[in-house]
Amino acid sequence: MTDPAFLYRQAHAALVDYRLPDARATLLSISENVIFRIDAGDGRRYALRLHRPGYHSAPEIRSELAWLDALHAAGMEVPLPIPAHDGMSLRTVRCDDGIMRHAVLFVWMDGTEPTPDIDPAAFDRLGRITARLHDHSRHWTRPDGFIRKVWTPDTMTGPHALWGRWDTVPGMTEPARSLIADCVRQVDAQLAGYGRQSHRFGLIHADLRLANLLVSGRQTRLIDFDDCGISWFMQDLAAALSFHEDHPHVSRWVDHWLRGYSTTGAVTQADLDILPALVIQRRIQLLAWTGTHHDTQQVRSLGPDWAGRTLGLCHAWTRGKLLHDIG
Ligand SMILES: Nc1ncnc2c1ncn2[C@@H]1O[C@H](COP(=O)(O)OP(=O)(O)OP(=O)(O)O)[C@@H](O)[C@H]1O
Ligand SMILES: N[C@@H](CCO)C(=O)O
Repeated sequence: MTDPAFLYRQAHAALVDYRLPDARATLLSISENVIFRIDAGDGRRYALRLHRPGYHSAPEIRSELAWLDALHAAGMEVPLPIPAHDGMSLRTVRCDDGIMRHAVLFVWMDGTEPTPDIDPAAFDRLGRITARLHDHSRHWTRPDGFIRKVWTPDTMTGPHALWGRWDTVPGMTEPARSLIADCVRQVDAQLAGYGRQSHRFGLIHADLRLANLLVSGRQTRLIDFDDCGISWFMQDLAAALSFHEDHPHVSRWVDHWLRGYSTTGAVTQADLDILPALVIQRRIQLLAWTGTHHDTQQVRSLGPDWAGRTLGLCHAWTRGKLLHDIG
């Protein structure tokens, strides 16, 4: 699956219908999906995304692309899908292992990922762009047949968790299972109280971290809508803290994000109150994800104590000590 020669063959198969002159593919990233940079002979540059098999259906990917088209038309800097000569942006190729794989070609966007180590105020930028995205989402009429994953306790940490089950993560002990189960129950109850009214719950990016921004001069570009779906708008703030929920600067990051968001968006006290529940839920979802991705470099880079620190966060949350000083 990760053999480069195999992936290059798939990339070239996906490019056939674009008739790009002398296209050269360069493998950039193997993560959830496989991303290639494509340099065409006429000097144009693209990003080709080969989807992991078995995660999104074709209608789900078409729905993501419809939102990207609409965001681009509204002036936001997001990856624009390129239609092939038949007018369709989604390609499906049969690979030489017999598996069908979806692929999409996007316009290339220049820029670098901001990191909080260089500038904690990067979260201000992230909050600002998230508010614009949410504003679009709230006013956009989704096309017929629009379908994306719905991110709720059921699909994040519950019986239908789409990224794996937290209770089967290697090394899980009985006390840890009991603590996390207690958190999951309480989060579910809090979110039921918060509710799913349309001003709180709608189409979001769902993985809006600094790693998914490309900054170039004054431009902030947003990438990786692969997990965009239906959830609480505040989930985009919880996801912004992904993997670093216990970083010593996390409250500052949140304050910066809120300051940026508030330039055009509105955050109520109820939104602030629900944030710790969303953050702990995201962390538990990520814990499950580390279980299904334990052999990846991304998970190894988290370090040996990351899972244990998740329990520290769960303890802090149950005592009302997680992000108690924000807002
Ligand atoms: N349209 C684009 N223009 C420029 N670079 C891009 C574009 N799309 C993706 N990239 C580059 O490829 C990298 C991986 O892309 P992306 O995050 O979409 O992949 P992914 O497999 O969904 O990864 P993740 O594990 O973060 O979900 C990005 O960090 C970025 O450097
Ligand atoms: N799907 C996510 C998991 C954590 O955000 C990723 O690609 O990194």
